[in-house]
Amino acid sequence: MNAEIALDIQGLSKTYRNKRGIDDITLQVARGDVYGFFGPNGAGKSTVMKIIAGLIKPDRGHVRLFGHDVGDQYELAMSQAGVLIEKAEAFEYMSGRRNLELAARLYPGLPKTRIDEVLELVGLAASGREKVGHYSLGMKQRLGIACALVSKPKLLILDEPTNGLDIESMVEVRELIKRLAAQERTTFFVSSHLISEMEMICNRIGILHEGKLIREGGMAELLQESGQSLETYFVAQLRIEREGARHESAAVQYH
Ligand SMILES: Nc1ncnc2c1ncn2[C@@H]1O[C@H](COP(=O)(O)OP(=O)(O)OP(=O)(O)O)[C@@H](O)[C@H]1O
Repeated sequence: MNAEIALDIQGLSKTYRNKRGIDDITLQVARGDVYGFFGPNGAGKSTVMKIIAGLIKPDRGHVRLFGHDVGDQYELAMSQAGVLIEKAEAFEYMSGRRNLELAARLYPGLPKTRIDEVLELVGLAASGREKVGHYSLGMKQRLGIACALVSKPKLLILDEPTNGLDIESMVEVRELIKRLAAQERTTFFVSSHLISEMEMICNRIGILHEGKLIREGGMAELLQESGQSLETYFVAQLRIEREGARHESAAVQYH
């Protein structure tokens, strides 16, 4: 077991009844990485995220968090991870602080000061006593991240954390991720369908297309390879994939 590997995904596959899903995903996230899990809508990001969080089971493969298998050591595996899948849900009639206190009850050993610390970290110190119902979407999303952060996890798994947010709120969430990576040395596994966003916050990226991981690498390396923007690079990769698939199906027809 390598202690420096926060998230280890090996040969992960899941096929839904409609034949869609994910196929043989293998990737690793090292401690300190902000890893961007990029793919267009329907590529399979949420499926992978849900398997990591133990919400659905894979057909094959396994996920380890800090060396512990999510399948058979779930609590140990999750003890050092915080997860936010899609939209953050909170009790709207309670204050942000109260919501955080409820989340903190799951971790009896936490010092009382952690609530203030986390409110400060996500920029909600001044509005912690306001009802969540009065929060903007960006504030609600930051509260969701705060709840995932309250146990001081070493790894945060965020599925499309900026989805549905306006530009100002997107910037807030992005800045928060960058701040946490720098200040708390939190490792991130973040999914998004916006490549420009990945470019701004991640040091590594995995590109998912129709359930398959088609490319993985350091952001600087991919940017250098692409010569221009990641967007141009991604479109070129997709064309290569589609060409490959066309040749394969032509070969099958020929034989
Ligand atoms: N419960 C399900 N039953 C059947 N098909 C599903 C189910 N969940 C997802 N799919 C299909 O599997 C594929 C991958 O979906 P998934 O939600 O993982 O993709 P995604 O990359 O997260 O996309 P999005 O950004 O749109 O959420 C899609 O084609 C989707 O329609």
